[in-house]
Amino acid sequence: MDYTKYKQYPPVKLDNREWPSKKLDRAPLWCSVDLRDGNQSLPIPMSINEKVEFFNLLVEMGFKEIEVGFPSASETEFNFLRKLVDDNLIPDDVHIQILTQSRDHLIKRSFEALEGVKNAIVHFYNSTSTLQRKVVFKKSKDEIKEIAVSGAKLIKEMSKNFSGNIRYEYSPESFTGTELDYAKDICEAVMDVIKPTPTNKLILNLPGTVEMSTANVHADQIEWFCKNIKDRDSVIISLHAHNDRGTATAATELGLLAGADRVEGTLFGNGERTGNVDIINLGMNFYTQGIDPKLDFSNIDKIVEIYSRCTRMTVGPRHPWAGNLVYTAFSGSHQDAIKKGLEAHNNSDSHIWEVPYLPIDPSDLNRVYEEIIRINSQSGKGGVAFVLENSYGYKLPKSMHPEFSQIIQKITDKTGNELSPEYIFSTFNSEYLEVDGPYRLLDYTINTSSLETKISAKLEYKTDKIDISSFGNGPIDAFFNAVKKVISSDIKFHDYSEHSLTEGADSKAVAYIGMEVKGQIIFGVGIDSSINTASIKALLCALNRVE
Ligand SMILES: CC(=O)SCCNC(=O)CCNC(=O)[C@H](O)C(C)(C)COP(=O)(O)OP(=O)(O)OC[C@H]1O[C@@H](n2cnc3c(N)ncnc32)[C@H](O)[C@@H]1OP(=O)(O)O
Ligand SMILES: CC(C)C(=O)C(=O)O
Repeated sequence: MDYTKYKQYPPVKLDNREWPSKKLDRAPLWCSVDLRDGNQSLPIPMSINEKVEFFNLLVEMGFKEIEVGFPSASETEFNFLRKLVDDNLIPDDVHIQILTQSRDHLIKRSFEALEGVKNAIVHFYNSTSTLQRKVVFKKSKDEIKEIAVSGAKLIKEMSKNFSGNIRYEYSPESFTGTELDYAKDICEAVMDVIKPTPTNKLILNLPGTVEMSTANVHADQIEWFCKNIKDRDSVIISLHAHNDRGTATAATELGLLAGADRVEGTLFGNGERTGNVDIINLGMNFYTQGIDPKLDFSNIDKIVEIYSRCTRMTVGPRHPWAGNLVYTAFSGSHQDAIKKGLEAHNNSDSHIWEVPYLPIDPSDLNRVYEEIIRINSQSGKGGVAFVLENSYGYKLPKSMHPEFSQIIQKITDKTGNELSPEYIFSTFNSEYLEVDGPYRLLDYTINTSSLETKISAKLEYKTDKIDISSFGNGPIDAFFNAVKKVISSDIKFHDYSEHSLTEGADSKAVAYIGMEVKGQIIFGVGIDSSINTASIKALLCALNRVE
């Protein structure tokens, strides 16, 4: 790999840069470019119906500025905008943005497409980078500036006959490959034509058409531009990052710290090559800092579904905030910490979300808790217990966690597979609840006095019938003593817990009993509508498991 053929991106000379000590305190103005930059990069561009469905999704999510296409590029693009207008699909508070090159015939066609739009943003661009000036246009700086200026003049002229409200956006395309002072010069030349004011601002979009530097250099460029452009209060500085280096999110966040006001991007970062900046990623980053993102991501699975179907792209399972594995823990120590964190959160009065390994509450995105902990050979006892409790309501005592998780781990080690909650529960059932013999309870009676409890029970052992009885300080203690006396003197009582499994008149109790046999702890579980019977069944279950 010959790295010597690449040159390093130069730093920006910026004295007293301020962005490193700023903090983000509000969401930027958002503009979705899914239907244009996202669409133009798809192997199979969206059909008109798919674009309509996507447009409706963007509106539902709260976008107020939507770049709907490049209507002068093709009939499909043109007709899509016409459909939005003719079918009255554009809410009054949504601005429809279109893109055009700064070329006369394309500008004219764009205005035809915009006929009837109430609130329009006409976005025009030409490439200004040193490289494109040299190899694509073969024009001088002044000639390239003239492309922008003449486009601006035509747009200004044409808007005189436009019936709706109109705003303008200019992009010195390939800004990241353009000298800063030249980008400022060309933008100011456009401003001289458009004549923006603080109440009628021009959007100056500074695209990272190709991401070429580290995010801090990008931030320096934006801060320099914001500080040096004339009439700063008459322009909106917009960012449009691509993700060539995989740092579009960082570049945009630092660009906002550096003074930008607006962000163009796409859902899940669809777009040319490695994509545009991902607005879901950015918006959720705001949300998780306690800042209103001004976009609604709450139905994330629906957003993923519509996006994937319309674009034929996929959302990776590790995709920030949205992937289907991003709120899931397989590994034991993570599961243990999440389980404890959720318990602490549920028992706390604080509104603040603080759970280890879960930077947000997945239910905010309508993700269900059952998905958080999944079981494979990397999982630990806390995770297995979490699944049983969350999916089936069984609160295994902590002392029982190692026993059952070892049973599960043997299976995961052997199969190498993930185990579903259903499989874990059926293993729990067969290991404890369906244990039937060799000891079986046939009948029992309890007599309680103020001093002690007497229990008499009839058991079946294989084909034999056994009568046992004894005293204790309660029914469980009495039954245990009876078992010890008649069946096995080797056992010691270790652990007991119970809880109700269901609520209401037909509620059931579940009891867990651990007993020590020759230094080993063995658990049994019993269920019954009577807590005494559930406990006796649990003890017999443990005894049967010893056998
Ligand atoms: C970074 C971005 O994402 S920018 C958006 C890019 N999106 C798209 O291009 C999608 C839609 N584009 C298209 O359908 C077509 O490219 C069109 C309709 C815009 C133009 O079509 P055509 O003119 O037939 O083809 P093409 O794009 O190859 O034109 C290139 C010519 O336009 C010139 N050109 C390119 N951009 C501009 C501009 N902003 N202003 C003036 N001239 C330009 C080129 O120098 C070249 O000139 P040449 O023919 O003298 O060599
Ligand atoms: C037209 C511009 C904004 C663009 O898409 C880019 O530079 O990436």
